[in-house]
Amino acid sequence: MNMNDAPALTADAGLTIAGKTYNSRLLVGSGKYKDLDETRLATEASGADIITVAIRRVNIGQDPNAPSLLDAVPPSRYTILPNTAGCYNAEDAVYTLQLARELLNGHKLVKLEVLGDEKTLFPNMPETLKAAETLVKDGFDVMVYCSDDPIQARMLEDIGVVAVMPLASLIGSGMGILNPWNLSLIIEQSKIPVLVDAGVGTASDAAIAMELGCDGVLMNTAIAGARDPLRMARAMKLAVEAGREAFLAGRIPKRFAASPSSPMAGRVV
Ligand SMILES: CC(=O)[C@@H](O)[C@H](O)COP(=O)(O)O
Repeated sequence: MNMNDAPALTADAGLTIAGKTYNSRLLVGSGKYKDLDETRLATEASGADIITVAIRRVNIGQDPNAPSLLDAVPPSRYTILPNTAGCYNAEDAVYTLQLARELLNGHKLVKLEVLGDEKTLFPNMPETLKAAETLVKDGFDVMVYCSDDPIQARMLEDIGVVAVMPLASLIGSGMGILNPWNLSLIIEQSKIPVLVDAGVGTASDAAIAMELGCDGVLMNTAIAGARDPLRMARAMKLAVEAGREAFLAGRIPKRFAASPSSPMAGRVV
């Protein structure tokens, strides 16, 4: 076969959430950057289409006299994903997202996170489930930061959320994926997108999440806290793409036995 006859690889169809398809499977946070310029440049370098914003911490128009994040990452170019970072109960989380909907002209796609305590920032699942139920009934499209427990993930799916986002490890810890087996159980059972959220430390963590079959990865600290955030943003973009390609290609099974790279059949001498 001539090289020019090589079959074209089918492009990845993209990440579909709540009926909308995004080219990039990498979602990024907007916190922890040195300034808005660095936020803008790193977000661009990541290739992300969706950027999440902590409504309680970041100015997106609440204070008209302060610089707005939306000048750096304009909603004309990015999908802004308001989140409830800093909320420790369902009531605060619901109120925060209702406020976000006002500020963003009826925007429906949101990220719910209800935290358990300040030490672990682990999700409080009973409060998360309660808030998810209220928000879904109120017409929101809810993506949910959750524990890597397949039963809780299924309960969220039954409530009608549009994506589950189990943590890889503690927020900001950079510890990577601590329980790939639990993630696999969630991926296997879910009919909605599964995105790893929190704990990614470097590019290989993102690639592993995608190789496991995650639909996407959300991260903040690994990029914003890197020595060179722009370069790390690019590394994460490439890692997510490489991991997805490897997942689609299908890895060889691991086996504890050698197998020669050059077959012996038909050997010349
Ligand atoms: C749930 C949550 O808050 C995460 O989305 C966080 O923003 C990202 O976690 P990392 O900073 O560990 O990537």
